[in-house]
Amino acid sequence: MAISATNLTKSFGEGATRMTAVDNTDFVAHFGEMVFIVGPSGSGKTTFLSMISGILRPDAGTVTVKGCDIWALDNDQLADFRLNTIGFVFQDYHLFTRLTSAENVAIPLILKQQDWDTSLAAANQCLEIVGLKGFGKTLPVKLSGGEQQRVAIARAIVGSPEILILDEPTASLDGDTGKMVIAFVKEKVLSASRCILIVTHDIRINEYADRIVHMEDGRITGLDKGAQ
Ligand SMILES: Nc1ncnc2c1ncn2[C@@H]1O[C@H](COP(=O)(O)OP(=O)(O)OP(=O)(O)O)[C@@H](O)[C@H]1O
Repeated sequence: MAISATNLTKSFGEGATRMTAVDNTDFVAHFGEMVFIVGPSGSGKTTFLSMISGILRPDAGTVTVKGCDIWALDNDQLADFRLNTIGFVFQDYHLFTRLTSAENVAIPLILKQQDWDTSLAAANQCLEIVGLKGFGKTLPVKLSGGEQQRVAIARAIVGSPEILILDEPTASLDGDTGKMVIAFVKEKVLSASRCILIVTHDIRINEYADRIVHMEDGRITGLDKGAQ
């Protein structure tokens, strides 16, 4: 099992303004599957993923990733977990405009103290995996939206994370490009040793999900497609 969350709960605010963003929720994901998390704005999806990825400490409940209770780790161990196990792709790519595509992709390896040349070579290999061979020296602004998203995906996978999280990956892309990017992720990035979680409002890409999980008012309310 890749991820198991039990009784996960998180509230924000105090007194009368206190609200529960994630409410006593359980979740399981396996290696080899691509799971979509859908639900209305404010239903708790980002809060939920932040707790699963070791970014936001839950008020209650446990998150186990590859058998490790991540919220029992100390801060250094948790930082290592995030760097080595989780790859994150943001809606707006978050690429550095003054760095080349390969330099953007190399950043996680530089953070892991790998030397510059080795990191750039690995970055160029990842660009090849995402279909951008030869674009290493190109600045992101010279690329289309779909290509920039693929650079962001290359950066997320360069450290070989087993858990890949994409937050609204197609929101800034037109319909066809969005589908192409997700089809590509499913074919080339998903593997038996990797689990991919995608938050999306984009029903045009539903066909690529192995499983769709619905969130509403901080709770997982339903499962579509291959429900456990
Ligand atoms: N740091 C915070 N402080 C206070 N309230 C917060 C904080 N983060 C989230 N919330 C609240 O928790 C609820 C869930 O937010 P969350 O961002 O997890 O929802 P979401 O489903 O990801 O929404 P969206 O689809 O719009 O991104 C919302 O009501 C939000 O206002």
